[in-house]
Amino acid sequence: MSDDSRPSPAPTRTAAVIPAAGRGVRLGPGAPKALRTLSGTPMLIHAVRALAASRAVSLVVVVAPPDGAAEVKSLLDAHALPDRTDFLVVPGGESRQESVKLGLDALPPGHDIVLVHDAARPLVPVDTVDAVIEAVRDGAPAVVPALPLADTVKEVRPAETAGDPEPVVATPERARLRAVQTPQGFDRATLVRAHETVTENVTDDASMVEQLGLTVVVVPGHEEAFKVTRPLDLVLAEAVLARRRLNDGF
Ligand SMILES: Nc1ccn([C@@H]2O[C@H](COP(=O)(O)OP(=O)(O)OP(=O)(O)O)[C@@H](O)[C@H]2O)c(=O)n1
Ligand SMILES: C[C@](O)(CO)[C@H](O)COP(=O)(O)O
Repeated sequence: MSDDSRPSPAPTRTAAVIPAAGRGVRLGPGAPKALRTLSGTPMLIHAVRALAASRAVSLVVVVAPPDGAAEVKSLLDAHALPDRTDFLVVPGGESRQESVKLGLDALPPGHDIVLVHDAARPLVPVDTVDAVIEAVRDGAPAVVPALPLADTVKEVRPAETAGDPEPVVATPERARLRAVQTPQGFDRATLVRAHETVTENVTDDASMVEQLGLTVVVVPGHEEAFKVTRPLDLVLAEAVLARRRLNDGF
């Protein structure tokens, strides 16, 4: 068979899993965090729009609070979202890790790249999403967007009695540390294997791939991809949205 007659490879399709099943305990009392509003729109809808803004993303799987799947479906129906993107909603689990696994299990065949993106990072710019996808397309099994740290970080020995001072045991070299964001991007088979293999609780998906012995690569993150975790983060998110409205001229 000559080179010209070889069938061209199937285009790589990208799906995004958005874990949105957390309570948001650190944000304080109220509705589940992903359903709280920023400038009148639920945080989850901002996050879904941010991922669907990438033309590469053809499917978004939202992992809803366990008893909130119907509410999330109604929210997706009620808000304008790109026609080119399909949406699925599945109920989540007890931990972020379990919720991501439930989202992965719901992915239909045909998507070779999977992004995992916190609903709690509603303002990630599309350029960051695209940079992650591009690095996976270029062959990395796992990609994380990350930023250098502004603070010096200390490793401590946790106090034996709550309230006691914690002794510092080390000061890691800051220049080698990065604060990791989402979306994290994966070759799908790698992410599935990581979730099947790693059983202890971890705080991000890329660390599961590290445990498989594979290399995770970093692309530049973005300040606006910060995670809404504590009440002050809501103030920052509103300020970012206000600045965007000003820049867009309305
Ligand atoms: N059982 C869980 C816990 C968390 N998440 C999601 O994982 C993301 C990152 O988690 P985090 O910011 O820690 O959210 P919460 O767990 O809601 O926050 P907290 O720890 O303050 O309760 C969020 O989009 C959250 O909805 C999830 O899908 N399922
Ligand atoms: C995945 C993550 O957003 C990367 O920074 C983070 O680890 C989530 O941690 P959380 O404890 O669930 O907020």
